[in-house]
Amino acid sequence: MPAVQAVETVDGWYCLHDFRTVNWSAWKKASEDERKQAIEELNQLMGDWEGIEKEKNGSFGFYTIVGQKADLLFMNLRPTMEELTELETKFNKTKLAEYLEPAYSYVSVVELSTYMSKAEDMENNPEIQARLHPILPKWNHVCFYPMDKRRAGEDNWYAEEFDERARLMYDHGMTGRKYAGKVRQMITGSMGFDDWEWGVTLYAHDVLQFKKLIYEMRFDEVSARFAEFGSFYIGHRKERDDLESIFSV
Ligand code: VOV
Repeated sequence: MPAVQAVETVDGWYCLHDFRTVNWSAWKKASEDERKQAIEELNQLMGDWEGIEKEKNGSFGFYTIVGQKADLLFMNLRPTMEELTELETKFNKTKLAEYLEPAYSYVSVVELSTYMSKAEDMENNPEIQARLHPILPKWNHVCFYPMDKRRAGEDNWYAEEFDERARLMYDHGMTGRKYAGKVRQMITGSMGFDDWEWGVTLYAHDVLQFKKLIYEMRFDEVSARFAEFGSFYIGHRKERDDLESIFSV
């Protein structure tokens, strides 16, 4: 079988999704002073991350997660992967991290494909540059899941011709566009970085719109034939001001 043409990607900020579970029984055993100190320290660290976002050197989102897979999601974007490693280590050294257990993490980089436009035309396009270096939407709800494109028998994405893949991605984009103003998406590529090929992070004002969009997309040819999904995580955006109520026991 002759090789098909790969698609070039244009890549932006690196992204760490860091999911944690709170060890409530240990947290409840901590003294009130210890708890106060731990929350204050996290508050400061989150303040630093927000400062970096203000300077447009990265972005930060904090969410509570519903269901047993995790309790919290700390999401950071940075120009380099090393910065993510550093901030993760710093976070792990905080007092509060002693009461958090790792639930899941995902390492990826903001990615745009070049099925619709040439990479060189994307370089000087401010709209594209903003999408590659996104300030995470301050929308109420977040949905994250990793995914692959299938490579089995007749349904092998990596054996499809470029034009055919471009056609399928165009149709995919058209379905997505129906949700303008309702769902925002950030696609991060993770080949070589993590266990799946892409991370899908969605934002919505109304949580039900995630289900509507994902359901509708299941019928798009590209999802119906080629998509394989990992675990879904769903949650709600929180601010530093919410820390006290989240951790009050
Ligand atoms: C708001 C919804 C929305 C919109 C508008 C949208 C549009 C677009 C466009 C225009 C493009 C192509 C250019 C690019 O940006 O790369 C993509 C690309 C991609 N998408 Fe998408 N997508 C959405 C939403 C959306 C969802 C919900 C999913 C998950 C699939 C599902 O079935 O659960 C998804 C997946 C992807 C992936 C994995 C890629 C990269 C595939 C590759 O092979 O490179 N995506 N997507």
